[in-house]
Amino acid sequence: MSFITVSNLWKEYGDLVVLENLNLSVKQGEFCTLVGASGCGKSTFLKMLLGQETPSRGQLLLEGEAFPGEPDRNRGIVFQRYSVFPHLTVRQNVLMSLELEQKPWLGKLFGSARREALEKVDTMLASVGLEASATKWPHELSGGMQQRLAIAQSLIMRPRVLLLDEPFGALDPGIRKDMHDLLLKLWQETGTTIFMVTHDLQEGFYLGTRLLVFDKVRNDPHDPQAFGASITYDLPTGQSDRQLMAHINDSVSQTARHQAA
Ligand SMILES: Nc1ncnc2c1ncn2[C@@H]1O[C@H](COP(=O)(O)OP(=O)(O)OP(=O)(O)O)[C@@H](O)[C@H]1O
Repeated sequence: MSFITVSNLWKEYGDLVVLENLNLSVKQGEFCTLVGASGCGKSTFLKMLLGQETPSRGQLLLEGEAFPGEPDRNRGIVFQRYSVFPHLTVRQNVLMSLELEQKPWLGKLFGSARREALEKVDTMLASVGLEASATKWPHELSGGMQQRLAIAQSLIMRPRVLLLDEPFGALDPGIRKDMHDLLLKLWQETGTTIFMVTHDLQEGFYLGTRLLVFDKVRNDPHDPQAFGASITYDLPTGQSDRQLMAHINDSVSQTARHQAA
């Protein structure tokens, strides 16, 4: 059965058509990577999955039911930067997620509930390789460590859907490779369904189970806002067809040039 169903989905901001007629069926536990030119609506699509934006038309279903209209614990998100609290230590950052979930008004856990929560936090920190940095402040961490912390913060909530918006975009290539290994390990351990935006086509082809290309098939040079992007390719990952990759690259670059014009 389809876990997430997207049917005839459109998103418009006034006269600007961002996404048009998206159709997609995703099974539980799939790992979709999203690529496409800047401004093609990839982040907007993630925001709709998160419940931060509503579709202009069409349907977005989770197990056959309309997606909850506001972010909830079913869905976690990690951005490229700045998603951790600078005034909390590594451990407190992850604990905070659990405290806000369990005590939304007070924001604090006490006694045995706190001890149990801290045990979960320490297991999570070990899982992302941050156990030795538990008492550090975010500014004392490298970019890769900060992203591991952001991932830990999201995963501690056991979200059914994890949304990643260019999570490794600001990292050096060597660190990115380590992050790929870590993400694949966490995905296999948790079985969560992942949608990850990347600007790196190679990364999109390497990670996960499925590559979705967001691109514009129509472009009116006199009215660049008139047409939105749709999903032009939906491919299993692990492809090594160089010609196909070059074609996708050309098409996305051409759209990027139109967007910039
Ligand atoms: N709240 C908003 N109001 C108006 N326009 C918006 C809003 N949010 C996004 N847009 C516009 O929607 C379009 C798609 O933006 P989005 O950030 O989803 O693209 P993207 O593919 O994720 O780009 P990038 O790869 O650069 O992050 C852009 O033209 C953007 O300016």
